Amino acid sequence: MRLEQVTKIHRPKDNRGGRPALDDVSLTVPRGAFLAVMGRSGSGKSTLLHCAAGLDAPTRGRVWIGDTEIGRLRETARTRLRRERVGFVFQAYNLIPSLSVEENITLPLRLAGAGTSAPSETPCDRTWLGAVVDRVGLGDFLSRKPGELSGGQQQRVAVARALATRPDVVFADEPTGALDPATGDQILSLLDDLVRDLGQTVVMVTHDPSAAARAHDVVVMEDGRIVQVLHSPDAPMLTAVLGGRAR
Ligand SMILES: Nc1ncnc2c1ncn2[C@@H]1O[C@H](COP(=O)(O)OP(=O)(O)OP(=O)(O)O)[C@@H](O)[C@H]1O
Repeated sequence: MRLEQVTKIHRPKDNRGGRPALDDVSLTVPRGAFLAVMGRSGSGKSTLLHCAAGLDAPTRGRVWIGDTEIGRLRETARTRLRRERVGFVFQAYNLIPSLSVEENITLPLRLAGAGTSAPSETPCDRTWLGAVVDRVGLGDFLSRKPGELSGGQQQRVAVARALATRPDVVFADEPTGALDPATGDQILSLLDDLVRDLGQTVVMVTHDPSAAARAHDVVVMEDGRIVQVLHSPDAPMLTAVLGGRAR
């Protein structure tokens, strides 16, 4: 995943102060990387994630998922790219309560096939899906409904759903924000396993230094810019960096 000189101005007419939400940001996230994005509220983390995932169009600059430049795609192709090559995990799980765990996990595969003549579920998808379900430890829960699961289990379902299409990159927006520290830690270990064992690429927005410390690299944002990149930082180092920048 790559951003090249990306600027995002949400409301140009309101923006007389000339303060874009993203200001000329360039970032390359190699395949198999686990990157955390930190920064104060309003620093541009969500805007970066939305532009990188093709949910929002940059005002200027270019974005690639794998070898595909998102800005060159028409809307239908962009929607398809989002469904098939990008996975999302949100703080609030966003599962569909009336569907079983298995149906929630496989929903992206059914959506990916929707509107096309070629059925998208292949034997390979099934093998991958089996590996994902094993990895997230949901084998015994497949027929349950999300409301019958704990928060941590629901977030595991969300992680499995994000991986269903074997996406190029998984974007996680505060994935541990609604969980107690121990359960959050299990989700972070799961993300770490997926990166290490399955070669997934994960980009995670978080406010929590101990969550960010589980990533391999951390970018720190301020006023729409990346102001620092840290390699394998620990939580105290991140707390000190963010505390220093807040002063
Ligand atoms: N849809 C929008 N319309 C107008 N302004 C927006 C929109 N989304 C974000 N902004 C503005 O862009 C700036 C960056 O916001 P963004 O949500 O990316 O920050 P953030 O770092 O993710 O914040 P938080 O940690 O609070 O979620 C802020 O000044 C915000 O008010």
